[in-house]
Amino acid sequence: MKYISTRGAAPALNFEATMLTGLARDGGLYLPDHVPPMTQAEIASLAGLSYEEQAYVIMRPFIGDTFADDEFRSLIARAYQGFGHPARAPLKQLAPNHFLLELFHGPTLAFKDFAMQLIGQLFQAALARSRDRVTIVGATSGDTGSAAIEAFKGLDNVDVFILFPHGRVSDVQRRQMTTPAESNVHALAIDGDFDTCQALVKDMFNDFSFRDGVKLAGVNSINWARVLAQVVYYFSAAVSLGAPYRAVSFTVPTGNFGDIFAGYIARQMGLPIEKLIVATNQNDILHRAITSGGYVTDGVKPSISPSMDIQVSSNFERALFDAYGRDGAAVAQLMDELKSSGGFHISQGALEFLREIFTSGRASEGETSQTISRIHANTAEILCPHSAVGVHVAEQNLSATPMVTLATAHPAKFPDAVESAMGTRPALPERMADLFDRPERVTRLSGDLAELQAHIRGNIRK
Ligand SMILES: Cc1ncc(COP(=O)(O)O)c(C=O)c1O
Ligand SMILES: N[C@@H](CCOP(=O)(O)O)C(=O)O
Repeated sequence: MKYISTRGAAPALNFEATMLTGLARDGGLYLPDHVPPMTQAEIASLAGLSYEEQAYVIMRPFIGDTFADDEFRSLIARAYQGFGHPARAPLKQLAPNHFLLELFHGPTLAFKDFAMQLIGQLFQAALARSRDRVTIVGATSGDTGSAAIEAFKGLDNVDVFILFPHGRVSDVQRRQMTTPAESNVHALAIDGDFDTCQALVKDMFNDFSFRDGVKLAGVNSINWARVLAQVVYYFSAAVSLGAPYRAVSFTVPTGNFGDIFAGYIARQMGLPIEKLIVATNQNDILHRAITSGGYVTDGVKPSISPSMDIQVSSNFERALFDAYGRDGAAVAQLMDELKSSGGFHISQGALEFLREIFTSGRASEGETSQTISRIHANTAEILCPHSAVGVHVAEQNLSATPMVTLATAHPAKFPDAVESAMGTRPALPERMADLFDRPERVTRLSGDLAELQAHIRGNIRK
């Protein structure tokens, strides 16, 4: 299996190099050169397997010879052993044909743990073999950062720098990033929004002397391995609802388009997914793009679902690559337009391709709060604001096909929003009960690239 860049001008790589590289050297994102299909019988045989066994079967064809079979099985087992639910990703029923896929039982209480815990294991195994070291940089609107710090803290051959928008993540998210004491992890509060942080990360990758000098690696969903790990729970949910013999739709609270893109890959592998529904908050660039064809940024607006406060949605580039017939030059041109003029128009053919698979919807701040309170009153389930955006949009799209909404974070990560919606403050799990007593360690930076690079150079362990 080879991986190719969405901009068509970077060398094709194997799985290991793709994982350790992050962003392609032409600025694009890596994708497999073909998606290995699963037959109906293979999908049916997933029923009854543990989450870890399903993960092995689904991901194995993508990793080539990077890991031996037994090693890969044991890395998967280690990745998920710290999850607080035996099913890892349990399904709850909200209404007769509407299900909630709870993805927040990992160590940092968000869906990011599914991929980050696994790539933490995969990085360690690959680096132990090569005796190499890397500097991980990541941008976060709150959840990726805490998951990355949790997965990589304390490792000898990895330094981690996480950029988050100062004042725009919840207190729990910030403290998850700023309280770990391990000296290889660094939380950096940047003056700006998430898009500023993500642009800085991409600028560091595109500065080859810096990139090669510090051995940069990325763990945002620009990293293909992140997307791959997230494919698994689409299968686990669909199979438990009757796939491959019954189709399922998914509604996905969306920001950077990584999670829903994993659903797209599952569909390409043969999982019968009828529709993938993009649910956005008031930062609705993807909803506008899918409904009008215009992908136009208009500034990040802070919301009660802050992890989705994103306008430049990284992984949309991967969907565009397929929508434009895998024409890397066409994608590169769109991305240049985005950079120079803040937007682009999707061609009619590409839009039709996308609309075949994706529909979209948006939840206002009021609709998000009302959904938290109504779902709690009707079902006792407490939704985080991101999951509530998903449930609101899913409810506009219910049909005879079972609908699964992804619950992407635990409500206790966003206690203020949840309390103001339903009057009760959700409690953190016992193991995090002292989060607000732990000392914080954070560096505030202006968002200047040179200052940031100097800070990273000065803090990596030699
Ligand atoms: C809780 C939560 N929900 C939804 C999302 C959106 O996911 P994606 O960026 O993969 O679209 C994020 C951030 O990525 C998140 O942290
Ligand atoms: N919502 C994310 C934003 C970064 O997304 P990623 O999936 O590309 O890492 C976050 O919580 O940080």
